Amino acid sequence: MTFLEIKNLKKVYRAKFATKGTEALSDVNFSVNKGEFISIMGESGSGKTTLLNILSTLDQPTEGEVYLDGQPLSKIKDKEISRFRRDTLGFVFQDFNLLDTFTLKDNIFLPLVLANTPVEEMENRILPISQNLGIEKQLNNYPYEVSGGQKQRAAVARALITNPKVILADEPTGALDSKASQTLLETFERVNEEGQTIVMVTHSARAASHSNRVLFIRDGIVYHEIYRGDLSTEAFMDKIAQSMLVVTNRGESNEG
Ligand SMILES: Nc1ncnc2c1ncn2[C@@H]1O[C@H](COP(=O)(O)OP(=O)(O)OP(=O)(O)O)[C@@H](O)[C@H]1O
Repeated sequence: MTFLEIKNLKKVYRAKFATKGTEALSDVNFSVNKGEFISIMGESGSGKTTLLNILSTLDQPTEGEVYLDGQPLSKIKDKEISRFRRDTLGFVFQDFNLLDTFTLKDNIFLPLVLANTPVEEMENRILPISQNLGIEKQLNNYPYEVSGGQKQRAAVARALITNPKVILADEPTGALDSKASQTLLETFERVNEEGQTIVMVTHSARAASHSNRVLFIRDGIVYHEIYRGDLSTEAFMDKIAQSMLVVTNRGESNEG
């Protein structure tokens, strides 16, 4: 079932009074089914962050539309947008974005506090999530008192606690060592198996190998996609690496 639909998305960044802009996205089209875990890959400057910002309603496309559960995002009224973001989307960023003056618990509670959720409900929700992520013993610590991996898992807990329709992750393993990355990706796999839809931007073939499908963007379009199917993460990683190689070689021959 199509859950997220991206149609003819175009984004041109234009400075005030400039006649010519930068076309970050030309014509992006793809859809995501409920419960899918997809990765978006592409070289630096290929438009991944631009796409993610549009999916997160932080930016608007120049042309085209994004539909979430059939609802066109452009039709959401300005005064409803913060609420929509808070209730529907879960964000996980590379630099965690935790507040240093709050404990992990209070950081995780933040979106629920903003939504005026009763304390008892907040306590009920945090328990299974923090146990699932293995951070229940760190909840009363401050971010500077825990490891990078634990910080990132707290950031994932904060994204999950609102039961979002979709998790949007921008280079979530970018600041982690390989062991913490592996734990985070296994966490994503597990919450995905429990039904969570995830869209992740990454440079890493290893990170992408944990998803069900990888989309490659270049020159502002999705020009290639591969499915994991029954492949192991190792085998899928090889397939992704091969696709990246083909892409790079094609780039060189085009330019040469
Ligand atoms: N606010 C902006 N104003 C003008 N141009 C921009 C702006 N943001 C991005 N761009 C340009 O749009 C293109 C796509 O940028 P984007 O940040 O989406 O790429 P990316 O794939 O996320 O790159 P990276 O992997 O390096 O983060 C680039 O050419 C970039 O220079």
